[in-house]
Amino acid sequence: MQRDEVVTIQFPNGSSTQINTGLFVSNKFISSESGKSFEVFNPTNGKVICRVAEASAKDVDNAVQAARDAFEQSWGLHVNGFERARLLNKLADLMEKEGDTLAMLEALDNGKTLAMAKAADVPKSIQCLRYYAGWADKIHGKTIEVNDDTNLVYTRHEPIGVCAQIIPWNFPLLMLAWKIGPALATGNTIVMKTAEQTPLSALKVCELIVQAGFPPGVFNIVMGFGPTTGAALSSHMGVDKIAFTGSTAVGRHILKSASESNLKKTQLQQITLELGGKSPNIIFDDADIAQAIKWSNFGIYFNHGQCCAAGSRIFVQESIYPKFIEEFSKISSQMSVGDPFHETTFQGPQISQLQFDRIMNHIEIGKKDAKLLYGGNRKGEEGYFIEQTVFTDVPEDSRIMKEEIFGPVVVINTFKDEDEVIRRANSTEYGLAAGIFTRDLSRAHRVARRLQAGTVWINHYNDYAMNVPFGGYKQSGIGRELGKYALANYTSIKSVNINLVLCLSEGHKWFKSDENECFSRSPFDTNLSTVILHQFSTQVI
Ligand SMILES: NC(=O)C1=CN([C@@H]2O[C@H](COP(=O)(O)OP(=O)(O)OC[C@H]3O[C@@H](n4cnc5c(N)ncnc54)[C@H](O)[C@@H]3O)[C@@H](O)[C@H]2O)C=CC1
Ligand code: BAL
Repeated sequence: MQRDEVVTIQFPNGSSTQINTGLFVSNKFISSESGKSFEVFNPTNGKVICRVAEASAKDVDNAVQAARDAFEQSWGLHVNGFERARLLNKLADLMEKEGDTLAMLEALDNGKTLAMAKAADVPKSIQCLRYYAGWADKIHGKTIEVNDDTNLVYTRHEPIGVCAQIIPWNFPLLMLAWKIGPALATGNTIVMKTAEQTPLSALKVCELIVQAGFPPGVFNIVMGFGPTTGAALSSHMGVDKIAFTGSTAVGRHILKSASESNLKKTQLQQITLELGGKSPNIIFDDADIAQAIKWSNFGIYFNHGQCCAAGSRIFVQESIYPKFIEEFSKISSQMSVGDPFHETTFQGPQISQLQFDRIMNHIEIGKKDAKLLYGGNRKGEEGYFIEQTVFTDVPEDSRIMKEEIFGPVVVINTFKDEDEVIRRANSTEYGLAAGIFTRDLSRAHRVARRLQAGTVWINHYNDYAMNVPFGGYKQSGIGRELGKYALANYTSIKSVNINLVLCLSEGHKWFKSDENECFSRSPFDTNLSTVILHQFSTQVI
């Protein structure tokens, strides 16, 4: 049933926009089969923004079928790379046109600052789509030399099929772009589940998908909660590939249910997971301290600490420690926490009451285990605001040292030498990212090589580029997103092996050689190989 439940979203700055709140299947907004919907909250004040349709397992079936039909009939092997590139570029252009609205939806729904959404989330999302549009007409295989006289072998990089993409709430638009860019460029179709906290910007993108001219069913969205909608999608027999970003606990669950459903295989890139982190950030005593403090602040507090790669464990070499923590706290106190629509705000609210409670619980643990240097409190009376919080003298076995907090909470400890800090930095179940601050380039490379992390930033932090792969070692994930590497996650390799042993009959008629000749391969005239190849596509041999 078509759902024309269009709501007007009013922004605090006086602007407004309309969005359709239905599930998005086959280029149409529809109601859920049960008619159920759920509330979406504004984290700045905890009030309801609107309701959106909630997908049941049956709705997920419907969306997967739409994606399957599109894959087999109008996308997949039916649309060439030039056309896929054109459509992705068109979508990027439309997102640029709607950039201000998308940024306001992110700020309202997620609580990130409007300034940051405009400066990072929206332009990086657009850049990501353009980057993958550039790849769409360059997806091709190789020829492999086996025996030029008798065999021609080539590979094809084919789309995998229907991809389930489950995204989190910390970068709603950007995670959508990271996922759909490589999937669509390589010819896959998508059923995406947005995070229950932040569905709004994706709904706006659905409108643009239609305007861009993507065939129905290529991109579909089901909204809902993890244990119901998410579980139905990740265990669906009609899904060929899963890409997930979120917690390590849910990632582990998805890995299990995906392999138990239709044997999706990690080695064939059919499951990619981008999970949690507890990333070390190491400041050596020869670093440019002012720069190290600036970037380390951004390393932990960017996006209110709600970054999987957040530099949440800072290690500072002993001789510069007093100066570092003094300056670090001073800067923390100057970064304003408040209304995300206010232009000077650096940090808005945390995403939800649940996340707020989880973070405050960690802060209480920290107050018992370590020394609270700065912050540690709720900010304001309403919404989910938390002060930037710094702990020092933190025992290695404290929960705030080991667990991902996903909030504006950092631990800062000292270290003596390189070997010691590398050992402590690697002493975690995670391996997503790491930072190194030093002026000694030899040391920078040496330490980068020994750190167990998928990304190492040297003399900066949280600096992303769409052509640079991102993903985790250890329990931080499987596979890589972004860059050329992500294309491999969305393609299956097919080897096409042609027996060129053919014989020329009198009158230039082609026929299959008899078995003996085939095996002996003696009658083959090598000069004819290109002619044979040319004819191969139209001859039955
Ligand atoms: N790697 C990252 O970027 C992120 C990491 N996290 C981590 O996860 C913690 C908890 O945040 P949550 O929002 O509760 O994360 P989560 O892992 O529960 O949610 C992420 C996505 O997975 C879906 N999901 C949840 N359970 C599912 C299931 N059984 N099957 C399929 N999909 C499911 C959710 O609906 C959402 O779309 C955070 O404190 C943080 O440590 C959260 C968000 C993003
Ligand atoms: N999950 C993508 C980037 C980040 O959270 O740091």
